[in-house]
Amino acid sequence: MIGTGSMGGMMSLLFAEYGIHTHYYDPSKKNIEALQSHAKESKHEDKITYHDDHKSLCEALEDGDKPKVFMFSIPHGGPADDSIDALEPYLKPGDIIMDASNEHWKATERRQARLEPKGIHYIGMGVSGGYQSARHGPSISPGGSKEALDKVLPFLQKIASKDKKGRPCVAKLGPGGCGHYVKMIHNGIEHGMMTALCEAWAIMNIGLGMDYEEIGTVFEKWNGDKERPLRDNFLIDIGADICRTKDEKGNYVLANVRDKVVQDVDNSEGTGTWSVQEGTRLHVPDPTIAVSHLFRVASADAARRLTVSKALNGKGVKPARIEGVDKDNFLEDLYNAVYASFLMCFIQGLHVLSKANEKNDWKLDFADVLQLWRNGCIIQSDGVADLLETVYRSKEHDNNDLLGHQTIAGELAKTYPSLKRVVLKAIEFDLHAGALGTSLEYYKYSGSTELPTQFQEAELDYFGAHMFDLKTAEPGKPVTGKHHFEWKPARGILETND
Ligand SMILES: NC(=O)C1=CN([C@@H]2O[C@H](COP(=O)(O)OP(=O)(O)OC[C@H]3O[C@@H](n4cnc5c(N)ncnc54)[C@H](OP(=O)(O)O)[C@@H]3O)[C@@H](O)[C@H]2O)C=CC1
Ligand SMILES: O=C(CO)[C@H](O)[C@H](O)COP(=O)(O)O
Repeated sequence: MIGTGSMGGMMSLLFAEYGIHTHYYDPSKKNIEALQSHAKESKHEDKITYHDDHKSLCEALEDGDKPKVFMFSIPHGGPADDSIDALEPYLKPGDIIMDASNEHWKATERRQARLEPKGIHYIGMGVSGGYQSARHGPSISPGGSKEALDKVLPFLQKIASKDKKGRPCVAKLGPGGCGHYVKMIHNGIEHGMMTALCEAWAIMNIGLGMDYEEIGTVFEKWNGDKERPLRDNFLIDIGADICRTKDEKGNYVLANVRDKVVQDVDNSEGTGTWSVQEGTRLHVPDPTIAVSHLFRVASADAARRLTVSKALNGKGVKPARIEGVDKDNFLEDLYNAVYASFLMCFIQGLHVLSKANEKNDWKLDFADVLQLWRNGCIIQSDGVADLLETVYRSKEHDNNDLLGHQTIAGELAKTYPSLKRVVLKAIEFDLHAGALGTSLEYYKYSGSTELPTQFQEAELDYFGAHMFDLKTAEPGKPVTGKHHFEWKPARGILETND
């Protein structure tokens, strides 16, 4: 194991529990001590061995013709290149590196191109679920050469989380960087879901005046109701815990948490940023994910927000108590709004993945992708996954247009009135509803046959001769239109003076 922080440390303990001896390297004294102490507590000291350099680590792994197997769990970017540089003198054909960090898929493919000609396998392998799952069994998204994936699959199936039917949350996804791509999409969906959920939390807390305990009870009910679509949802489940947890002085821990999400801005995580970039690069609308990401980015600089607030003499917009609703009915609407928004986060992320899949010819099996997200990961949401699995298994589905599938269209049509009522009230009472509101717009425009972009297209043609299609023709493909209207001929300076 290279890197034994929150994730690598816990996975090393997990491996030890399965009887696998882990040799590790990490530069952090604090993390080395933490792992040794955990190993001692859990009586796995004999299965977890520290090495202070890569040479000693590799020598310990050398066993005749058998391949050496490495796992990285380090920050994205330079550390993996540095680690490969340090390991390379001791690597031989057949050795395997599984990069279990969150990493940009292109960096993974660059490393594969560097190592594979030398016979060294490099698997880009996102793991999810945070350190609790790392200790208990994470969800795993491996991508790389077939030969490499075949070799590691039995090991990964052993250590992965298992779904309710006992099936491992891992699959051989495909070649190249597709494993890290799938994990990146998981995290993009995660951004969207977490923002929609924190909006719902504030709508209950500020908008409905509910205390933390009461909100915890609502989340518990949402997660626990096995007949409804938000059943077995990891973020809602931990949300109930978060609402109720008190510190040693009896104060709610949540009450003291400042409203700053910084890990995108300090670059310790890249997956959210990359998800938004990928949606834009591939021209796939993923607006709930993008807006959620930008909301987090805006939240990070609390000092700047304070400056703006001061400039308004503290009289800026402030979320207020919602009036004129029946609480139980509104909570039912909120349930539906969160469900609709979660479903749209999945759809948006899966659409980006589908486009990347086509462009890179990865031949992903989308039912496999859903299987990885069945347990041990942050976006686990069994009701949503059940619905999407039905869609993917149906003959008539289009991976690029899940919204056009009858089943999904039906679900979103059912929940739209609730989503609209929640967003309307949120706007009326100055509550935050960026993710919920964007999901509403996404639904509205994705199925509309009369968008105001008609006017935009005319303006583009007016000033740029960008051409347009005629309404009388079939909608056609998204390619340059065939018509230009000479709205206003270009004239020279002398002509204009005349
Ligand atoms: N935390 C989470 O919930 C999840 C994290 N991930 C991903 O897993 C990876 C690890 O995350 P996490 O465990 O949280 O991070 P941590 O910061 O807790 O641990 C990373 C460890 O890697 C060490 N490290 C840094 N550079 C090198 C290097 N060149 N060689 C060896 N070790 C190095 C760090 O040392 P030092 O502190 O001295 O820099 C640290 O001990 C990241 O890519 C993260 O995105 C994936 C899923 C969930
Ligand atoms: O990868 C993860 C979970 O799967 C990590 O917990 C990651 O830090 C989550 O971050 P983000 O919300 O920025 O994607």
